[in-house]
Amino acid sequence: MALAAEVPRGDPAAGRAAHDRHAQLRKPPNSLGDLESLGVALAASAGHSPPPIPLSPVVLVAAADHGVHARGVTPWPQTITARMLETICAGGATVNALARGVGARVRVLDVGVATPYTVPDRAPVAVRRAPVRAGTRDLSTGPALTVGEAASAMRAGAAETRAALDAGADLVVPGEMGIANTTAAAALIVARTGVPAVEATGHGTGIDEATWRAKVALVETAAARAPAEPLAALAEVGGLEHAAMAGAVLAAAARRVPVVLDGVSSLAAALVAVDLAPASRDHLFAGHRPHEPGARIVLERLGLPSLLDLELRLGEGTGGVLAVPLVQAAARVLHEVDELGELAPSSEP
Ligand SMILES: O=C(O)c1ccc[n+]([C@@H]2O[C@H](COP(=O)([O-])O)[C@@H](O)[C@H]2O)c1
Ligand SMILES: Cc1cc2nc[nH]c2cc1C
Repeated sequence: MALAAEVPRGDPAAGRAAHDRHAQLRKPPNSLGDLESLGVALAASAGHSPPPIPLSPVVLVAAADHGVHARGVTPWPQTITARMLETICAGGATVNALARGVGARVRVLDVGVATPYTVPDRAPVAVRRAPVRAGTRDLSTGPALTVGEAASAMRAGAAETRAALDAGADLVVPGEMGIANTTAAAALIVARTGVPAVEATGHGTGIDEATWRAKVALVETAAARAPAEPLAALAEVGGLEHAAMAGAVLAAAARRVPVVLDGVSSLAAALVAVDLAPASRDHLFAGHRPHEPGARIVLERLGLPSLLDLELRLGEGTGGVLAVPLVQAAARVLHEVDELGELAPSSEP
């Protein structure tokens, strides 16, 4: 896939330069702990030290529905996807509140919402309508998508991301809205990592134990069908929003723009992106450590340290948005802190 070929590796020399610079700043060595590692990773991603301070973050919320909803894997009606899309466009969802707090723009991309919705022309947040189909097919009975459909949704996510970057965005948070998508995310994670479904399947928005056991069995069976090729696996058990977020990851990584991940669905999408383009790993940052068990498996697999640990399980991009100030801080330190100069400790006691 052409998108994947465009992703450059991070530059270890830029990372080393940031590492060395931290040692020269007016503070004890390593005193900023994980923030220093974050600054090093940002420099490697950018290919430059100090890395740019990302002052124009964007959260791209990909929305879509899931045929597996018919299996009772979530307590919420499918129409909630459309209602929440309307809420996000009206500015009243959690992601809007958190985005306002950090000065992030919100963009909404419909890649397959099954229920009609209305967004007024003058809504605070516009929706870009690029539906591939009205939700996936039921992944428990056969392929959720054709490979062509998955590729279309991925291209739509990439195109929307490029549009955001062309408009000045310099950090991307892939977010999503899709009732039942924790089932697809778990199936994708099981398919790509080989972990048992019982370890990767969570309770999503809140299900009882009997429903959870049925969800685990369904995830196990579906993931076993998934082919080895990443896009084909995504088509077999994933969702349209997962494909769109994978496209967003690749499009941002291709321009060395940091991607701050959110919950289990964005992490499942990132796993596919890294399988398609291993270099994209060098531009990924985990905003937080989500509550969902599958998310934690992906963090481990990708070797991504999480910036926050708040037991979040909302999605929409919220956990990525919350971490934006930390990313800005890590870059800012490398730009603005004075050098040690005459404060350098002497080698004599
Ligand atoms: O981000 C997460 O880790 C997360 C965990 C649980 C639920 N969600 C959100 O809730 C919806 C999916 O939950 P469910 O139970 O319907 O599969 C979807 O809209 C996600 O944005 C998100
Ligand atoms: C109300 C609601 C809001 C959400 N935001 C992301 N997923 C969601 C799921 C529900 C049910």
